[in-house]
Amino acid sequence: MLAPWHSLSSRVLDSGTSPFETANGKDVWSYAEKNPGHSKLIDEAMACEDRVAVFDGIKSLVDFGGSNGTVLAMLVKAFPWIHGIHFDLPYVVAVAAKVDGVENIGDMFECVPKAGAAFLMVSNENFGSFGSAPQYTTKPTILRTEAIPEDKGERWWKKIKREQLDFVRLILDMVMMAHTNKGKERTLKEWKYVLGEAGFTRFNVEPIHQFIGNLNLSLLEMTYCSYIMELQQRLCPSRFRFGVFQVFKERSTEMGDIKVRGKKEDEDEKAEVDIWNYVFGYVKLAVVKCAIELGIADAINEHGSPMTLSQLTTTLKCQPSRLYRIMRFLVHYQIFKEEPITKDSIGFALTPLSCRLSRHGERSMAAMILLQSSPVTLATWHSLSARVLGSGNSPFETAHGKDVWSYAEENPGHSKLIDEAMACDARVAVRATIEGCPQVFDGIKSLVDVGGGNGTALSMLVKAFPWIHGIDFDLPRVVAVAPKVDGIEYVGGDMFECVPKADAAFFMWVLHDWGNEDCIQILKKCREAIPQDKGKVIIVESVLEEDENDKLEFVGLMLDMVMMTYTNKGKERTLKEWKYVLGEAGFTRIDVKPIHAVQSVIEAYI
Ligand SMILES: C[S@@+](CC[C@H](N)C(=O)[O-])C[C@H]1O[C@@H](n2cnc3c(N)ncnc32)[C@H](O)[C@@H]1O
Repeated sequence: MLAPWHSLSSRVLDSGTSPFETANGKDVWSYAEKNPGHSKLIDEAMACEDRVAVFDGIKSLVDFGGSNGTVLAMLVKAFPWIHGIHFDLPYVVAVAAKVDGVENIGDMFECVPKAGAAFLMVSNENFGSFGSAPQYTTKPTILRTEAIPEDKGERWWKKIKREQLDFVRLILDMVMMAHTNKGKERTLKEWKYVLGEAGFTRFNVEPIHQFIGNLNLSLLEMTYCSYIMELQQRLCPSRFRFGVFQVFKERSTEMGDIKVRGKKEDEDEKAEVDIWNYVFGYVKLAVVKCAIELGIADAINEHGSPMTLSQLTTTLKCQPSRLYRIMRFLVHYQIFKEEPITKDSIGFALTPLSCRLSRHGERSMAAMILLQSSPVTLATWHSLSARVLGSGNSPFETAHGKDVWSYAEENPGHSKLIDEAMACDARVAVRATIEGCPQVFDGIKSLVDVGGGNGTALSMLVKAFPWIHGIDFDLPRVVAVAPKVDGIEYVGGDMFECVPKADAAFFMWVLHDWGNEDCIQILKKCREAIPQDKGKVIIVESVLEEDENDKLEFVGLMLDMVMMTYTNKGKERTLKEWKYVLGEAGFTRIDVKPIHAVQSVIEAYI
């Protein structure tokens, strides 16, 4: 499911097939047909979703795209007078659990079984507009998550931002763009269009305003028809009636059973919302990567003022409706903002966050995002649990057959991506170091940056402290391509064997790549390289568990997971762990200074 996201920007540029097809050679349903394991995963995932919604009040019910039949099984159990017809593609229906009271048949593009009502949940968004397709002209449709109040024109999302689950709808829209050919989440205007084209001229939508919100959960459990689309008059002689109501956990049918809200309910309610952040955790990363690849922030920056959708579409040569959906998503997350351009037009403007998506500039984090979202990096995460079980190599080696540095040596493109990503962080962390504790560099005439990458950190340091002679020390292939800067000497070598001599050794985001024994060996080489009386090492790395109020503490914890996945024995360290490795390497005195960055500055003296 991650592979399609790499071609989201191509999709917005309208070059090629859907991202899912680009990644997997066929559309999602054909792929599922040929891959029963994936088909089962889809069915089970849909079943999780199914458990929170139930349909009631009808004698016979056809469930369109009913997946593995979880909904119908729940319905016929809860309402035994319902005769259920489970309707899906033949290969899905073939492996669906057989349930008393449910008939299994399928392919909604061919024919639709007759029933007293039709139920369609999380299914229509998979397909494009019905258009004039004759097979849809008499089909009833019920939709659960998609209704959006209309009054509101194109920027409806602003009006409903308060609803806690709005973000899920917007995320699902991105999932539809990546995983289906023409699927999308729809505004009411768009629903009116497809329903109208299919022959439904009158309908009413009642959104679930308190899908999760402030209502008591039990009350929600009992609320009938919190969301209704009435299409019945127009649908067919048997007068379809549609209702969907939400059921959370234990269902209750007695009106008197309204519980007093407690901590557990609050936590449960929060969990109902929060879980979606994990279900679709990768979507934000994928959309932001898409925005970088398209150069949205760069285009607005070059334009010098907010740009309308049509200006952006022309400049970036994108498919307009897809770019619109991407921008809708990014505005929702306040990555871009809307600003009036004239009395009648609105444009997209930069925010501090989108400035960081620009490929240029002091604050750019674009390369870091491109590294973390690259196929090479993402592939490593699939074996994290195996790593925790202690079975096998590091996830990076499992995915790519060699450790990260050997892989980078053979893949200059990935090596460049690592160097550029590190430079993003260096610009932030070194600025924070220079501003937060300049005294650390007092009296230092020469400084060796061990594992200095492309020299970004060192070039900032020698600029801020021009009396320092800098030595950028890294693997030979890395220093060979580093841009050369006055005042810096470039030395290729292996820090496990020898470190160039200097008054002080500087490390930034190097020691966390290595296990304790390796760190001790590297630090011993540094001890040999610096003056024994007043020499020191300066380490710019995370110190975990020092300040629970630190807003960036979570980054340290995430980096620790990155280290577990990306390296053999690397880890982020607590102060106790830093004291241990430094002590074992012969450094007896250490001083830690927090800075405005993920890292702290650790000074260690012999
Ligand atoms: C995570 S990067 C940090 C780069 C830089 N310090 C920064 O923060 O921008 C780790 C660096 O260690 C370098 N490195 C890995 N093994 C090395 C070795 N044996 N000797 C010297 N440098 C090494 C890598 O090439 C890479 O540039």
